[in-house]
Amino acid sequence: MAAEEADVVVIGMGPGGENAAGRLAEAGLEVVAVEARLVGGECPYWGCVPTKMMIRAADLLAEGRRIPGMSGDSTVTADWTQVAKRIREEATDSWDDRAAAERFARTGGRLVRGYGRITAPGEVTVDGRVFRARRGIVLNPGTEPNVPPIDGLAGTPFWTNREAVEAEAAPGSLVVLGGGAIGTEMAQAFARFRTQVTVVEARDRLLAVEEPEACDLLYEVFEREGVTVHTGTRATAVHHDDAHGFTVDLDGGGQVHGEALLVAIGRRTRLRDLGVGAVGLDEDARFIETDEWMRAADGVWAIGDVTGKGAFTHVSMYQADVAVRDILGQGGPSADYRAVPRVTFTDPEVGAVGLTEAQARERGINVRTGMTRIPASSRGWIHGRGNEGFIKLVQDADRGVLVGATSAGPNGGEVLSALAVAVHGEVPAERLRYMIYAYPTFHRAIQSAVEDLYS
Ligand SMILES: Cc1cc2nc3c(=O)[nH]c(=O)nc-3n(C[C@H](O)[C@H](O)[C@H](O)COP(=O)(O)OP(=O)(O)OC[C@H]3O[C@@H](n4cnc5c(N)ncnc54)[C@H](O)[C@@H]3O)c2cc1C
Ligand SMILES: NC(=O)c1ccc[n+]([C@@H]2O[C@H](COP(=O)([O-])OP(=O)(O)OC[C@H]3O[C@@H](n4cnc5c(N)ncnc54)[C@H](O)[C@@H]3O)[C@@H](O)[C@H]2O)c1
Repeated sequence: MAAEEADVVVIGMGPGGENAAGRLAEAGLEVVAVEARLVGGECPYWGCVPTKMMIRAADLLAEGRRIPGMSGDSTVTADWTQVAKRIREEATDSWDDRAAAERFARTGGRLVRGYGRITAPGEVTVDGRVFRARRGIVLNPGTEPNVPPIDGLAGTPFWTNREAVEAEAAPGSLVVLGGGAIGTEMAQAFARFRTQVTVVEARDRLLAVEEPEACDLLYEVFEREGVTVHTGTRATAVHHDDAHGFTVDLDGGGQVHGEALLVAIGRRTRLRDLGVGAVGLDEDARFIETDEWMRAADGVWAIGDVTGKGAFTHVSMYQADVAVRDILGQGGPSADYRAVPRVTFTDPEVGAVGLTEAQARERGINVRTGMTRIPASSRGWIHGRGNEGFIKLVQDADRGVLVGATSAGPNGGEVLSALAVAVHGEVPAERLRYMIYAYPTFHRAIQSAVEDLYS
């Protein structure tokens, strides 16, 4: 079969790939986009969007339960079927990507369904069809749930994020393996729907990549809400039968039980299947290394989770923009990861940007920290129930600028925006100290944290 020609072949239509493919096509390039599952990737169908619908629903329940002592009485009845319906009908169109595929077709690009593999420099093969890319290949293959080789796990009806998002009912009980972003968000959401949740986390903290204060805060909230947390332990074996559900053996002894089991211990890439060896890249690596223009090899760009720069939709979109500008020769700034924001949408939300205190110290920065508690702020005190949180600043004391910050609390992810600007723009902390913060906002607590830097 003769090879089909295009200017650019995009493999993987996650948020970054979809954005890049559409923009390149709109710029007049001939674009072939290859997608094995759904156009849009993990985020709209099994990631950000449906999980935030779960969290919004769960947070409403929690707010309802906070009414007593604040504004009257409340009886809250949880009903997961409404969450499932909203996810099915509003978020995912029953996991149908027709609207996204049509949106892409309107840009003039050509969608090819199937699994793409690089078979030679500038060549991609999809189910026997060969595509020649005149200008280059953009890789946006994303990641898949990492399922560990735990004794007894394979073949059981365990959940990854995908089955959890597709759940039509909240289980009576749930064991969550992994206390990272997915584990904490889902644990709390299901617990608020009256699921008995047990989290098993291998490291000694929840959300271990973030500030320890955030972990302590979540731990306290989880305990209060009835979520059982086991840290510093792993599953050694899984037993399942239809009558009793899952029993998980933990190393060091002990067992935990759940009607359902969610595996959320991180993600994996499949570089060998993608055939990156054909362009000289390491097929056994975990991520694809790129330069600051997202170039991975001659005529190959890589964007999104596969680059290992933060598995977030906003990073994927940001990198897509850098790659598109490079491919079109438009110039502008190259990729800069000093101020990567991330928000874990637990309640309290944990927002963070740039370096944690520990990361800054590891880099030999002369660190000064500032801290304030949200309940001690005017707005936090007014807010009352559900006001837990803090703002922590990490300053490079020699340069007088923030290199990192954490904002945990009600709307912690929104409060983070000011701190992201400060880190990204290297705003001198002295200027943050003497600016005006609206009263009584949550973000006004930033001023107290800045004051604490100098106390
Ligand atoms: C439960 C969950 C919640 C999340 N919540 C958030 C959040 O709140 N905020 C946030 O910023 N991020 C969140 N994320 C992360 C976010 O979903 C990803 O960072 C985001 O989807 C970007 O990934 P990506 O662009 O690398 O590609 P992906 O979204 O992973 O898409 C890659 C696409 O490529 C396709 N593909 C792979 N290989 C091939 C191939 N060889 N040929 C053809 N097609 C291929 C796949 O089918 C897939 O559709 C969440 C993730 C999960 C799992
Ligand atoms: N709000 C958000 O932006 C959001 C939400 C969900 C997911 N995500 C993205 O998706 C990615 C994947 O999420 P995730 O939660 O799967 O990964 P993660 O890396 O955030 O957390 C995985 C956790 O599992 C633990 N772990 C590893 N092996 C284990 C084992 N055998 N037993 C018990 N615990 C084990 C790790 O120590 C870690 O804390 C995240 O890195 C994040 O970038 C983002």
